[in-house]
Amino acid sequence: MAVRAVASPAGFDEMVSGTERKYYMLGGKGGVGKTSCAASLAVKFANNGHPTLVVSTDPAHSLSDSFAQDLAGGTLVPVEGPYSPLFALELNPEKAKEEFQSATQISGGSGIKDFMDGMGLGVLAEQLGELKLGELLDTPPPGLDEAIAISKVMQFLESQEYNMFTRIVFDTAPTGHTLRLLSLPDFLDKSIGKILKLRQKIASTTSAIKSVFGQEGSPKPDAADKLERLRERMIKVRELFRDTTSTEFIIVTIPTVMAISESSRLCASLKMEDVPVKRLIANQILPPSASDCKFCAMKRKV
Ligand SMILES: Nc1ncnc2c1ncn2[C@@H]1O[C@H](COP(=O)(O)OP(=O)(O)OP(=O)(O)O)[C@@H](O)[C@H]1O
Repeated sequence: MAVRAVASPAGFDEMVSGTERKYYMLGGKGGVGKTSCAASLAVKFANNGHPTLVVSTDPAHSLSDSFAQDLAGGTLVPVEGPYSPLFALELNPEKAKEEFQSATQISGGSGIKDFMDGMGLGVLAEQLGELKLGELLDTPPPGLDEAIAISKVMQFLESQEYNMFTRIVFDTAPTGHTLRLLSLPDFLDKSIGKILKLRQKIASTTSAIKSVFGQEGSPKPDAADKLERLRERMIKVRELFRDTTSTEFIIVTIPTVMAISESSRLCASLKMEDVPVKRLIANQILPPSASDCKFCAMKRKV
């Protein structure tokens, strides 16, 4: 579907005012039109003078379909048409997950556990077990892939090449995952914090042992650094979601009883998590028509 300009939604003037960077996260039930609305909103921002970036982590590549352009590849692609620069980015959440798995495996996986067992460091091995690292590595918690993807975008934006964007629109995962993403930084912060502490303990113990036996090698800070960076990035994602000055979460819904009930629950949960939410997009409302067919009349009544 190609994106066409639509009439200004309520409050749009406020959304375009100011040149400071603003993030808009669009979320809601699956299939209500999050990607279509994210694409439309991004076009509107660009047509109102804002260099804009629209990001999707949807593996179905709906953003490519919306713009009728191939956006796969994980890099920023210029979208042709709008008045100001508009770039789109489709991230592959699977890749983000793999990155996390490789970072944690090097640092806390079974290699270290076997090594510790071999050294007779049973207590530390037990602590590793308590962290349920195996589970975390094999099946990362839902929302992790998206959180990593969002943090990747923030990294992109730190570079001089991409710091021109004043509006960033995110097409987030369907409701359940969005909420899990919100509690995720706390969860990860805790578990990565524990992994790093444990790693430090292991490093100091093994270096003491090695120095006794005269075989202290050079330390390998790469994996720990990688984890520490990941933790910092997750904290930034958490802060971004709660930053009332630069971020707004917009709920996308459709006019059906089920969708509205789910949107109310989403709104309540977001407010409980201190995520700024004040706008709602009601998508797929049938416009009035002179030649009203029975189906449309029924739908409109609903
Ligand atoms: N206002 C609209 N008018 C016509 N078609 C629409 C409208 N909004 C969405 N659609 C169509 O509905 C389908 C689902 O839309 P979209 O992919 O944007 O939803 P989504 O909420 O992002 O889905 P998912 O949860 O699967 O990511 C698409 O085929 C899209 O073209």
